[in-house]
Amino acid sequence: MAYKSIFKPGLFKDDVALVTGGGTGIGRCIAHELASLGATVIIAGRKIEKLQSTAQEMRNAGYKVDITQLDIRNLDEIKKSLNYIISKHGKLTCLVNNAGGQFAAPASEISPNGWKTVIDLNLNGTWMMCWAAYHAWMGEHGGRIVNITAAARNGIPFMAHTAAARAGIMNLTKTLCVEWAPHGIRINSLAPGTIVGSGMTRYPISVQQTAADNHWMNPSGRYGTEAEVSSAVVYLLSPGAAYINGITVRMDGGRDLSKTSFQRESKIPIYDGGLSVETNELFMKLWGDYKQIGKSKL
Ligand SMILES: CCCCCCCCC/C=C/C(=O)SCCNC(=O)CCNC(=O)[C@H](O)C(C)(C)COP(=O)(O)OP(=O)(O)OC[C@H]1O[C@@H](n2cnc3c(N)ncnc32)[C@H](O)[C@@H]1OP(=O)(O)O
Ligand SMILES: NC(=O)C1=CN([C@@H]2O[C@H](COP(=O)(O)OP(=O)(O)OC[C@H]3O[C@@H](n4cnc5c(N)ncnc54)[C@H](OP(=O)(O)O)[C@@H]3O)[C@@H](O)[C@H]2O)C=CC1
Repeated sequence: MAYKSIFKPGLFKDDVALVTGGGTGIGRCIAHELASLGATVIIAGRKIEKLQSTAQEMRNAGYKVDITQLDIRNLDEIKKSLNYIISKHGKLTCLVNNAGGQFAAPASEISPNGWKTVIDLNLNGTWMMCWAAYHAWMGEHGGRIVNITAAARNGIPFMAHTAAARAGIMNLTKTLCVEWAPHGIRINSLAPGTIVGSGMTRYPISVQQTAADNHWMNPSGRYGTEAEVSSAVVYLLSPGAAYINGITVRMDGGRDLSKTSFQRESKIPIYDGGLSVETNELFMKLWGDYKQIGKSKL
């Protein structure tokens, strides 16, 4: 099934894009959208089965797709993947650093190794991907990078490690913008709030329940969709965003601004790109409610 992008067909026909964590969730959605707009998309992650299944789904839609297995915490694996992409596809014009994650725990209960694990994954992993992409292709030929972080401006209670790591990426984005603009590299970040999709289902049910129960604390009265994240990423990678450099786009429905916690209904229409979402009953209920409230025609 063709992705229902809001962007012009063929917009990325000359691009080769690498999406880390592209086998699932937000990354999968971005991969579908970029490929639907003509890009050759390479999806990367640790688990080959997830990559193969998403790649198959994309091939069925007639898209140009390839896979590469890597752990973004391992520089040798990153270099190997980038060498493969450039030798097979000739270039790397877009990089989406989407792979990441964390566990929920009070700060006092995060062990030193738990802290290091999350910093290694999110901050160091993103840094190594940028660094390696610069050396493999972009330093000489230019390119566009989007880092997916998380809405962490006011910290994230029970996720101190990831909030610190994501804040680090936001700052890194600024430095790399200044240092790498002369090389033709444009780099931005996008900080989602809670998004309904595969990522949320990875948490223990108590965490999911807390998140699901609190959706009304968002001024928009709902959580976001993977497609809503994807369309912003695609815009940032597009030629139309040529003068946007070094920023972090907050995409949380306004949650960051909310000082109140009163119940409200969502009146903001929903956009889902027509792509199925890997989620569970808990969040499907929200998704169903949103569609009804937003009167989505999709
Ligand atoms: C409530 C309000 C929010 C509600 C609000 C919710 C908003 C959420 C918004 C964000 C959503 C997303 O990002 S969704 C997408 C993300 N997907 C994920 O996060 C996937 C799930 N996470 C993971 O796979 C893991 O947590 C992650 C750390 C990233 C990677 O794991 P690894 O296998 O590499 O690491 P492990 O070897 O298992 O563990 C390394 C150390 O971390 C510790 N550790 C691991 N899990 C732990 C846990 N649950 N509690 C304590 N400590 C833990 C271990 O004990 C180890 O330390 P020692 O014992 O000391 O050695
Ligand atoms: N969903 C949400 O509400 C929010 C999500 N985010 C962030 O958005 C990004 C995508 O999350 P989402 O799609 O929701 O969740 P998913 O869990 O579906 O996606 C995470 C992806 O990252 C990959 N990944 C994890 N660790 C590594 C690693 N070490 N090396 C390579 N790939 C890795 C996973 O694949 P594999 O396991 O095969 O390696 C997986 O495909 C993450 O950075 C997440 O933290 C931010 C805010 C909110």
